[in-house]
Amino acid sequence: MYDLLIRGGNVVGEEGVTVADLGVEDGRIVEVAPELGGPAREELDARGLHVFPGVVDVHVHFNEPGRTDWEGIATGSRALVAGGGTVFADMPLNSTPPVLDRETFEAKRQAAERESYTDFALWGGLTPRNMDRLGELAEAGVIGFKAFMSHSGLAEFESPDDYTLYEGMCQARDLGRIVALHAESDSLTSGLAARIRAEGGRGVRDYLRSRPAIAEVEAVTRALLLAGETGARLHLVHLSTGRAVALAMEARSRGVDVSVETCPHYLCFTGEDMERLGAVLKCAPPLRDRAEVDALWEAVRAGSIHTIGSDHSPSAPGLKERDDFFEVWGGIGGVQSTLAALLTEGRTRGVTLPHIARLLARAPAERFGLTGKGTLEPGADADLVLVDLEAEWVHTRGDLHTRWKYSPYLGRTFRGRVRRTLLRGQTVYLDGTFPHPPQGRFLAPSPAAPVPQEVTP
Ligand SMILES: NC(=O)N[C@H]1NC(=O)NC1=O
Ligand SMILES: [Zn+2]
Repeated sequence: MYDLLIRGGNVVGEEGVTVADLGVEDGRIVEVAPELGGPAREELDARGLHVFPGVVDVHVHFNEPGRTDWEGIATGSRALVAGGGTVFADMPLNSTPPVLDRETFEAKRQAAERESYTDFALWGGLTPRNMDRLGELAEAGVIGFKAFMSHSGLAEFESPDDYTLYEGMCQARDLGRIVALHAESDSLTSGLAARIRAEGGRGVRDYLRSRPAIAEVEAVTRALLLAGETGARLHLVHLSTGRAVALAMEARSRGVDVSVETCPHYLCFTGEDMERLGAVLKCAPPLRDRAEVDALWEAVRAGSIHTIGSDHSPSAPGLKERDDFFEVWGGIGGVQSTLAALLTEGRTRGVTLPHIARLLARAPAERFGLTGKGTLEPGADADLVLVDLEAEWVHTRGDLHTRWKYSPYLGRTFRGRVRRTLLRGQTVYLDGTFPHPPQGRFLAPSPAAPVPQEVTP
């Protein structure tokens, strides 16, 4: 007998969308087929709704422990389930202390086991100060190591120089873990910022000029060379330019094990929007122009972008209120809107529903070895989201479940609304409510995480 039967939804599978029932037992999907026979302890009518795999957001900064006045795991993961997410992977920085060794890893893991509404994985840091701790972090179960090639914005999370990054990649390779890089050249961005500031530049345009596309392209080139040389597996986070994506694809064709992430804000906003909306849209790398946004969408359609993560990285509102735009905290509040943004913009840009599910769920789960996540195939955890695809709605402050109620998407009309999110078969979000207390589990990566397959658009 099934514990749960989800009846008649439009199931978004790998190849296409089919009307089917899903049978769930012990928190797992056991069968997907039209008109499954009962009995079931509980039935859910999903007719007219679309069933997606729960969003696997492997790029969030929930900032706990230490900076829960910026976000926190309870609020961040509530916002995630409200947006259709069932798994997050938290970045090692913005929490204090950052995750740089076993002890700091365990502190974050324990906090998340208490408070998370979703299952979760954790990133460790790769910085000059913890090069002798990467082994213990791998043993503890990080999905990979995050490093910055530019200043991270936080003194306690330093960037490695090329030599340190090279050594770190060698270690990560031997430990079987991926290196995730924020790829912007520190030399170019800090040099340009210093000159522009010396000339009195303090505005949004000045900030944009201090982080040009070449800063990303140069760093990506270097990162790909180092990954190729060391044989490390590389994940380029939040790429913002078509040129950088093309370089990654070229390296991939030569056998470099690289995957590419972009974020919804690089697909939905431009530098002009940053000028118009200000601090709420400040991020690094910065937003680009319309042609670059088009190039990123083209890369998405072509399958050159493998995963989409939110890079949710809010701060307390005070840090967003500075006259000098260089001093404003850089980070977008977006953990709740990834699926809605992709369903809205992606569909108008010709991205299919299975492709959206791949970018947001399957590919990140596969790439990071999160077995049983990101798919609706039998055997997988029953992590899924029921979406009313035709519902048009304006995103307002009242929708937000994050610690602070700001997001660059407020006022935007979305098409496609999350009605219900299930984690391991249990409804964790239902039309604005959270029926169960936090029950998130820690996910260790499986050792044999495959390279994501090419996406055929
Ligand atoms: N420290 C931190 O979260 N930085 C993030 N914010 C942002 O805009 N880009 C980042 O890498
Ligand atoms: Zn980030």
